Amino acid sequence: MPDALAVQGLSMSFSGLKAVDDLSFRVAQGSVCGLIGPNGAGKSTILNCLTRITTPDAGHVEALGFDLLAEPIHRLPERGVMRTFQNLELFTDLSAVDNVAMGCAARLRAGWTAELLGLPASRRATRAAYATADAALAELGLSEIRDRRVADLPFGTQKQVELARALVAEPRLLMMDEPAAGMNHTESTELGRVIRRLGAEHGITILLVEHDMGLVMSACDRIIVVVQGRLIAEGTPQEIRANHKVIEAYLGEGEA
Ligand SMILES: Nc1ncnc2c1ncn2[C@@H]1O[C@H](COP(=O)(O)OP(=O)(O)OP(=O)(O)O)[C@@H](O)[C@H]1O
Repeated sequence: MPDALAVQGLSMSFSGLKAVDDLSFRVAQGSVCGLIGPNGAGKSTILNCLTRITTPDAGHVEALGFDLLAEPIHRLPERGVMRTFQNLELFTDLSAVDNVAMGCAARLRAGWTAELLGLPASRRATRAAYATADAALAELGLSEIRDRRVADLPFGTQKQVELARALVAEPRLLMMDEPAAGMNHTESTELGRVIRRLGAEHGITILLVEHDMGLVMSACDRIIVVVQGRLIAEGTPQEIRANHKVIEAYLGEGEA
């Protein structure tokens, strides 16, 4: 499999503190790669660089065959690169299905004149967006909460709605920032199954930042471990579980 993501020499400092320090790694197409490390290791900064929220001090990133760091942030979704957030970015006063349908907006737009005038093309685009949103909600087992206001849903369910919204944009490379935070054990186990399916059945490449080790170990093909912005280990879940450097890094945190 070719690589969907190739990161070379990525570095980012904040007032002299090296949050990401000469980091290089690759993620094979259609695979699920975990990115783990203790608190403050640099995981969110890495995701921010890879989704163009932050511009790194140095490094080269090739994603899906293009130069990611040369691409403006607003073009990433149409290039197939999407992200879900640690703290949600949903419209909480709207229903679940409204939020998910919005994720299709860019893909199904009828053109602004048709939308402004409420022409049939615009109504068709809206219907198609809602049909796609319903299919995504069904895929994630969320049909029952379709019409519920997002603010009234438990946080774990809101995170699933956010995932559904990302999926309708048909990403080819999806970066997920702590998707299981706020989920109970049953929900995170189900999320693990969904993530595996996205890779295996839909061919989506996933970079997963997550503290829930059960989810990481069950969902990932490979895992990379960062400590103080540097890569300290890389391998399969079995290899990572047995890696002494990783055990030491986590024992220091009381997380292992
Ligand atoms: N905007 C910023 N300004 C200054 N320092 C920052 C900024 N963002 C991150 N840092 C620092 O960079 C380092 C890496 O932070 P980052 O949030 O990327 O770690 P993380 O691995 O995502 O942590 P967590 O698991 O707690 O979310 C930390 O020391 C943090 O304090």
